[in-house]
Amino acid sequence: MAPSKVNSAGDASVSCSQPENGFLNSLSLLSSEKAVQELLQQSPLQSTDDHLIEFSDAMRTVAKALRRAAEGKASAQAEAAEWKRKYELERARNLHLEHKEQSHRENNGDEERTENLGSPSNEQSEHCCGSNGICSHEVLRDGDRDSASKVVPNKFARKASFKLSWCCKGDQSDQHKHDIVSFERGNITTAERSSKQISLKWESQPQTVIILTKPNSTSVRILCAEMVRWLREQKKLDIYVEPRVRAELLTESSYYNFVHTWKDETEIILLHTKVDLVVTLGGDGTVLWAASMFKGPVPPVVPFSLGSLGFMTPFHSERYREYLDSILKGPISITLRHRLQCHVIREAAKNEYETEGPILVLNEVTIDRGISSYLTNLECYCDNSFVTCVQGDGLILSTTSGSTAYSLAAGGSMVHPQVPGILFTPICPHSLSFRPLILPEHVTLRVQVPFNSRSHAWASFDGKDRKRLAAGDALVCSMAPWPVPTACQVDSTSDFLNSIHDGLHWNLRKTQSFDGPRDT
Ligand SMILES: NC(=O)c1ccc[n+]([C@@H]2O[C@H](COP(=O)([O-])OP(=O)(O)OC[C@H]3O[C@@H](n4cnc5c(N)ncnc54)[C@H](O)[C@@H]3O)[C@@H](O)[C@H]2O)c1
Ligand SMILES: Nc1ncnc2c1ncn2[C@@H]1O[C@H](COP(=O)(O)OP(=O)(O)OP(=O)(O)O)[C@@H](O)[C@H]1O
Repeated sequence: MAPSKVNSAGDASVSCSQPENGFLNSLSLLSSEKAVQELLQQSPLQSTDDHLIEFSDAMRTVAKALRRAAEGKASAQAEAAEWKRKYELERARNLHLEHKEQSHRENNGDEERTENLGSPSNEQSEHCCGSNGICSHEVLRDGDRDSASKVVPNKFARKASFKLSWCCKGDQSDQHKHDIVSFERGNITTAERSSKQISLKWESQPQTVIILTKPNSTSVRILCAEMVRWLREQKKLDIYVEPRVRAELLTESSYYNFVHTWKDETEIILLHTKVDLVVTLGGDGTVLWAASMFKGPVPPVVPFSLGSLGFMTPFHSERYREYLDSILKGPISITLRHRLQCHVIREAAKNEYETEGPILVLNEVTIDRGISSYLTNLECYCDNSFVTCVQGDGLILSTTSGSTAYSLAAGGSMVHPQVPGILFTPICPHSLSFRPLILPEHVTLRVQVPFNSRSHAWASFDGKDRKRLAAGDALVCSMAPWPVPTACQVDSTSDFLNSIHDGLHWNLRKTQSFDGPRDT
């Protein structure tokens, strides 16, 4: 504030100014009044400052308490998510054992069980898989369809079983992945590498294939019809396609009557219990689409490239016979592409842990500002620790498979898909020091829209299914127990490097000529 005028005796100018004429007199009166007013204003402002300081101290204490409460909540939710994951895994294991026991009894001619085989298959597979669709390789099938496409009462059948083995430096061992670190006699040694090439060997012949295709593409439609015919006639396989594709095939010819499809969500949930192999015809979007159809375990996926980029589609469609021939014989090198499991937790339903079903993503979940013109303000927690507040366009939580998609465009690193981790990549952060992070696979992340946020945020899953997150809503995200096994054309590493070279032209630069200055 401007200092008020005072005379040498320290009095305000109002008391000592000598009037020389009426004009001057009124001017000095005016300035004196102003000075008095300024003086009057001074003391209340000082006390307002004190109040503001006090108030901001109180706010800081409240903010600390809120953060502690939010951390507690994040920790409880992370723990709940982890317990749920363990429960689901345990349940899957028990169902597997239960089913193994049943089929063992079957093989030993258990009369009671043999009688039960006459009961409807759906009931049995539902019992076996539960509503979340977790099941072992040995399943009860719907049975064949007759020529009128009616389901004939079931026979007991087995889905093709296979074994996975982890190879290292050309060696292949049948052992399953076990301790990564040994600490015999107090010496800590890394006994196993976490990301080896995985090989899949069929133990029985695959019998059922599902073909998923990109819509509205003539070349895809032609190839699909040709592939269906070849797989049926040459490989004697059962084939499933989407209802749309079955209708397209039948318009072409009634020959395709043998092709199976499904009617509703419940049948889609049970697909993994029937299908040995998934073939995709399209680009990366079709692989994402295929993954999204399987909310639990996913059969091995063979992605044929009929798109323009095709980062995850290493198989050339022109040579499909040769590739499928060798894949059906096995062994196949596969990449286990991890998925993220996301839960949206609504503030409005805060007393229930799970307000909406989990969503599995193969690439990423993005939380952004949508159409709002305000900065997003997202509070992020990792397990029970506060990570940061994202102020910018948004945040990408990506798998390593998704590292070459949106996360890459937002400045994230490219990561080999076998590396276990979760990428934490901000989108246009309004800060100079916000670098992307890569977090370990075991963490649970929680992104919360604070109560004082100026706008809503929007979550999208592999670029689809936008969900609005209002103030107080949160998104909890952790690694899902069901990866997407994709067949490799060569092996995991070669396919990844080929994709970044051919698809993204990574580090393409003209080689410097040899003629020029040299070190002497
Ligand atoms: N700015 C961006 O780069 C941006 C913006 C939005 C979405 N996306 C990506 O698009 C994906 C959805 O794909 P879509 O095909 O359904 O949509 P789309 O048709 O918009 O295609 C997106 C592009 O991303 C490529 N792509 C997808 N997954 C990839 C991966 N794992 N590695 C390298 N490239 C990949 C696709 O080949 C395609 O060219 C989202 O998961 C997201 O990652 C990227
Ligand atoms: N079977 C399907 N049913 C419905 N939508 C699908 C299906 N397969 C793919 N899509 C969608 O179609 C879009 C395009 O598919 P895709 O990315 O495979 O083709 P593309 O754009 O030619 O590929 P790329 O960009 O990799 O060259 C994606 O958004 C994907 O989600």
